[in-house]
Amino acid sequence: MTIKLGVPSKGRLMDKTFDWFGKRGVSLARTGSDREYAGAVEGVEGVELVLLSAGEIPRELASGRIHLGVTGTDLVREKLPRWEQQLEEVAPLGFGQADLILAVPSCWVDVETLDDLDAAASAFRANHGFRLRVATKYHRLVREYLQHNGVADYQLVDSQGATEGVVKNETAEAIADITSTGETLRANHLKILGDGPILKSQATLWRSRVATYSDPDRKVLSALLDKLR
Ligand SMILES: Nc1ncnc2c1ncn2[C@@H]1O[C@H](COP(=O)(O)OP(=O)(O)OP(=O)(O)O)[C@@H](O)[C@H]1O
Ligand SMILES: O=P(O)(O)OC[C@H]1O[C@H](OP(=O)(O)OP(=O)(O)O)[C@H](O)[C@@H]1O
Repeated sequence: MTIKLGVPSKGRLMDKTFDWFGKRGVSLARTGSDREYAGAVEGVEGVELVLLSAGEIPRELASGRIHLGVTGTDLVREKLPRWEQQLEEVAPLGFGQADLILAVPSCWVDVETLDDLDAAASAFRANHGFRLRVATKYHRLVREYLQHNGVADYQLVDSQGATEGVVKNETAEAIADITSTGETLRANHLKILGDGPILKSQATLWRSRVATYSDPDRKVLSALLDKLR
């Protein structure tokens, strides 16, 4: 038996995860060709590297197909409504910091807060005959946040990438997405509503509470976590 460790298969999250483990004496590497999703672990026995999409890691942990996984807090909270029952947070990794925010066109001078958005949404519906559209891939988190803050006159529009572009493309009036430097928002003439972020996220190491652990697995896990902590 082995402990399965799920790590993002590409991009900045993969590179920084490899660095973070490497600094703690556990070397993770992609093997095979550039396009092959195969990996190797050195520095600890009995651990298998599974390369996955960052967005799939929460569900793989929740189903117990992997024992450990690295992904953002945002993706865990979005995909797993009862995440605390299914996952244990082992360690925040200190990278991949980003805020989930709501943004509107910079030219909406009267809209700076959620209250303003609520008023603008009512006016929008009266003027246009349909609800103001908020584009996002974080459906659950945004719906909960807006409900909690009493904003009801809106509709969510799904956007799985390049979300800041939807306002220019006239498929939505507002967006909810992750930002770190704010450059993408500025470049697309959007401004963040001033009530603080919906959620602050960072890359985190998680352990599945529902995966099966044999006695040898428990030994491997404890040796690995000793190195990492
Ligand atoms: N600009 C950013 N700065 C820091 N972290 C970010 C940034 N954009 C996204 N992230 C974080 O990286 C993680 C992965 O993001 P995302 O879901 O966009 O993955 P992806 O690279 O599109 O991968 P995949 O589509 O394979 O799931 C998320 O936890 C997210 O918060
Ligand atoms: O605040 P910034 O530093 O400009 O970063 C924000 C951007 O980073 C992420 O996109 P990513 O590059 O992952 O691409 P995506 O739009 O395809 O998700 C996010 O969705 C924003 O678009």
